[in-house]
Amino acid sequence: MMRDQVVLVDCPRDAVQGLHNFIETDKKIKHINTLIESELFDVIDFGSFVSPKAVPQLADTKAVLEGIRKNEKVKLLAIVANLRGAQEAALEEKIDFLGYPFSISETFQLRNTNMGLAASYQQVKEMKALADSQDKSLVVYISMAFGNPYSDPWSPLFVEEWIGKLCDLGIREFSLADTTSEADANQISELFSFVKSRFPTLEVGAHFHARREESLAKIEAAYLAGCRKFEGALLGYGGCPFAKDDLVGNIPSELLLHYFGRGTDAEIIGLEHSFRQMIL
Ligand SMILES: CC(C)(COP(=O)([O-])OP(=O)([O-])OC[C@H]1O[C@@H](n2cnc3c(N)ncnc32)[C@H](O)[C@@H]1OP(=O)([O-])[O-])[C@@H](O)C(=O)NCCC(=O)NCCSC(=O)C[C@@](C)(O)CC(=O)[O-]
Repeated sequence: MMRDQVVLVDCPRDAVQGLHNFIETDKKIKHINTLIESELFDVIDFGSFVSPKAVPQLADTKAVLEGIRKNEKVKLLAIVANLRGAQEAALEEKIDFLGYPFSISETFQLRNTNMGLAASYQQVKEMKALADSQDKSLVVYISMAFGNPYSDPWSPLFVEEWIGKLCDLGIREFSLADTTSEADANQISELFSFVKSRFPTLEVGAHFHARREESLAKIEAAYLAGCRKFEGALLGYGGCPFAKDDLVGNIPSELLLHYFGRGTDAEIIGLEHSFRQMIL
């Protein structure tokens, strides 16, 4: 597998956002700089500009950013959950992408951003204009894209409807997020094939929460259905603390690296070690 065939994203932001012990800013900076220097990932989802009361672990995102040494090969993405966060992130020169979680489950959108779908949609419109004005890309995560644990309405047609509406706002980069690990590999294959057939020109990435033993089958299902952008977190940490109590972590990034043939075993073990050192 050639490494330039896919875009790989590591998400230390997702990995640590729910950890209760505050990780010192310097440790976060050290690990993120190690990730960047390795050049094994194309994008690092490094932090979020959200309420420090909602996510105390990431209250230091701006300070972390100051310590990050970027290079030309690796881009930075920050999660934003309201217009204020988008305004702050958009002004940061080092940030390339703003990522907005747009859940197609009303319950989760309220839990995560304190806004319903209709208000969030209006907000995306403003965020897109803001991102464009600062030369940033806005990636919209379709959270709960594979179903939800709240019995909110879900179907592939519902996914299609919302992607279509977001396209009308000029959004071209999406990530289908299985926020609470609802899908098996077959359902992943079906939804990616369906979305790719309806929107062949869009970039549609995969942000899966999955148990380690199921991860390779899910990566392969999405890849064979045409997905060329994958997100994960080292050692499979992470999950959105506003989704539910028994969270399932991200696809382990080391499995993505192995699957797509990036990095030597020693390099990958080195990144795992760096992550462990950060969270100790
Ligand atoms: C969006 C809000 C703020 C709305 O929350 P709200 O309560 O409606 O906001 P508010 O405007 O009423 O403000 C409440 C307080 O937050 C402060 N505040 C308000 N905005 C900001 C900001 N931008 N930066 C810093 N502070 C902010 C504001 O100043 C105020 O502080 P107080 O006056 O009480 O001291 C809140 O719900 C929030 O922060 N949510 C966090 C969402 C989040 O980070 N979720 C995890 C990341 S998304 C994810 O993990 C999913 C993903 C991407 O991985 C894909 C997937 O798996 O689905």
